[in-house]
Amino acid sequence: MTISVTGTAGEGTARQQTTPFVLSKRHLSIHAPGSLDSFDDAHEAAAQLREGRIPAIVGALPFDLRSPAALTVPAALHRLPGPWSAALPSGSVPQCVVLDRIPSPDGHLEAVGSALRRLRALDDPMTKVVLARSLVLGADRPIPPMALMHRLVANDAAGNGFCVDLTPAGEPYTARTLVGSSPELLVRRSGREVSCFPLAGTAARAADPDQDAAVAQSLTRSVKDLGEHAIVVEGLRKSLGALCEDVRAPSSPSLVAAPALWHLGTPVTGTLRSEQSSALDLALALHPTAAVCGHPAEEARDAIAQIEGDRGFYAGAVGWCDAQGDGEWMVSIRCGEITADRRSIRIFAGGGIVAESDPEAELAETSAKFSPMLTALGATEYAWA
Ligand SMILES: C=C(O[C@@H]1C=C(C(=O)O)C=C[C@H]1O)C(=O)O
Repeated sequence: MTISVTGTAGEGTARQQTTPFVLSKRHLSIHAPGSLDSFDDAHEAAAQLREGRIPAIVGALPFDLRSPAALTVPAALHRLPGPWSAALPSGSVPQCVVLDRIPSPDGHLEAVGSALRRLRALDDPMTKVVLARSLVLGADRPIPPMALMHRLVANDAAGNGFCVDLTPAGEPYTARTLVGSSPELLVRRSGREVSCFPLAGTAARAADPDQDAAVAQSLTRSVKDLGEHAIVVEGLRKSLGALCEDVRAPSSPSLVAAPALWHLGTPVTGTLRSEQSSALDLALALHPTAAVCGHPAEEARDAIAQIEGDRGFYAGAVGWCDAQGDGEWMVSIRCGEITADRRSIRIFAGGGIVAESDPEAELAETSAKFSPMLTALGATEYAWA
C-alpha cells in the first residue's frame, strides 16, 4: 500500500534524497523516498505530527535524546508486505578491512572493569550499564548503503534491516548513512495497541545443534542474564504504564534467535490511554531502555558518556510514524555508520554489564554481536589491514 504524502512543502519542492529510508521487517517493510522537510528536533517533529501539520515522519533518534535527531518528512511512505526485496541496487559491497578499534579490546576490558567497581559498590545506585565498542572498517571503493542493507536482510532469517540518511542531523552527519539489521523492537503502535519487545541477556550460538540447544537452555537458567533482563522489563513496564492501561508482560522471558546469538526477550503490551500519543511520542517516552543504557537511566547515561563519549545514532532508534500516529521504531543496534565519502564504516556492539559480569565474556559477546555486520562487509575482526 502507498500513502501519498502531500505536505505543506508540496511535491514540487521535494529534495531527492541520495538514499531513501528503508525499514525491513518480516511482515511489513517501509520504503520512504524523497524529502519534503526535515527535523533535527524530534520533539518539534512529534508536535507537528500531532497537530496534523506534517503527514508522516521517518528517520533516526540518537542514543542521547539531547543530541540532534535525523528525521525526514518523506515524499511517499510505501508499505510493502514482507522483507525488503527490491531489485538489487547497483554496486556490490566491497570487501572491507578493520582499520581501527575504539577502544582496543584491552581498553574495553578496562572499561568493563571500571564499571564493575561501581556496580559492586554497595553505596552506588547504578545496577546495570551497557558498554559498547566500535570497529572502523575501510574499503578501496565506496560502500553502497542500499546494497549493504540488502545483504543484511538476505542474511537475516527475520528479514530485519534499515537504512537511514543522517543528513537532517546537520554537521558532522551530512551525507552519512546508518545501516543495520536490528532484532529489537522499541515500540510499535497500531491504533490504541502498543507493543514492545525488549531483548537483554545474550549467549553466542554454537554450530553443533546439540551444543546450540544446550547454550540456549543455560541462557534461560542464567541468574545473571535473567536479572539483567528483569531490570529492562521492569523499567519498560513503568514507562509504558505512564501512557497505557492494561500493561502486560509474561513473568518469564522467551528465547529469541538472532544471527549468531540467542537472546532473552519479553513481549510487553499495553492499550493507549489517549490516541494523541503517536508512535514517535512513545519512542521518545520509552527510549533509552535499560537494554541499551542501564539503570538508573540517568546514572547509566552519564557513565556511558564518560567512558565511551558520544554514541551518535548507535543504540538510538530507527523508525516511522504516519498521520494517524501509527508506526514502528526499532532499537538501532547491530549497525554501522557509513562516512560521507562512503570509504569507511564504523560498526558498534555493546552488552549489559551487571555486578556478576565477567569482562572476558563481555568482550566475547561484543565480538559475536559484530558478526552480522562483519559478514556483510566481508571482514573478520582480527584480520588487520
Ligand atoms: C547493546 C546491544 O545489544 C543489547 C544488549 C543485549 C545484552 O546485553 O544482552 C542484548 C540485546 C540488546 O538489547 C548491541 O547489540 O550493541
